[in-house]
Amino acid sequence: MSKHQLLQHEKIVVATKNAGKVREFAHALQKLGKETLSLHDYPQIPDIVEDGDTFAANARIKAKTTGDTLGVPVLADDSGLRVTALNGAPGVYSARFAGEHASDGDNNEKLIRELKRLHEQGSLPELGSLDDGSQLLSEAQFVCALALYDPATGLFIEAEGTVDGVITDKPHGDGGFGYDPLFWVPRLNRGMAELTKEEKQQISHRGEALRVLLPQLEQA
Ligand SMILES: O=c1nc[nH]c2c1ncn2[C@H]1C[C@H](O)[C@@H](COP(=O)(O)OP(=O)(O)OP(=O)(O)O)O1
Ligand SMILES: [Mg+2]
Repeated sequence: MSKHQLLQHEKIVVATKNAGKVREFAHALQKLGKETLSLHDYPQIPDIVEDGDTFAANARIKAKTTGDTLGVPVLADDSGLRVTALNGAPGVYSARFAGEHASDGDNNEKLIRELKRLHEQGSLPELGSLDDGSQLLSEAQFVCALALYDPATGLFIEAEGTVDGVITDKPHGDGGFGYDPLFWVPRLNRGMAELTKEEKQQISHRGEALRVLLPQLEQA
């Protein structure tokens, strides 16, 4: 058995335009001595339509579109938030929750608004509050699907990771990206956006997916 083609490259292409994801991949892959490139380095690649029904399907779409265009192995991440009180929404629509070109701030505002509305209607269980008085609005889970695609063989290697938390009505911390400021991690009694890159990697959905994926490349 030999190593996967990806590991023959000094620079690893991650098919994302999300700067927060790029920082996290760069942090993780640097430990393997690899430099991380992203779609910011390849502006010629057209916008990728993420029309899969699952995180895994979308990760495969991003990896294949980019890998077939560049002719090198490509890693892709599709991820998002499943909120229990919203029956798993926004899920694969997490990036577009507040609209097609929504910012993280827009999405976070909408999430708090929707959950507060359901609480005011009395249709959700009371989950209590934190020491600083902020309310716990709903249990939630981050999910990350990774797909690695090699255009030379047409083969995919895939992995998934999750992390459980609770959505709060006020932000905690200014690290991370996306929904991190609203994602409380009960296990650590801290907010996801209060963690360092290294701490987030140790517990996050993306960190877990990478820990499942990377060993598979040693004997692919
Ligand atoms: O660790 C995370 N911490 C906080 N929020 C997160 C995380 N991971 C995903 N998320 C949120 C951000 C975005 O609202 C959606 C991902 O959407 P997703 O389509 O996979 O990424 P994206 O559109 O930002 O970039 P791209 O598709 O180019 O990779 O879930
Ligand atoms: Mg996207």
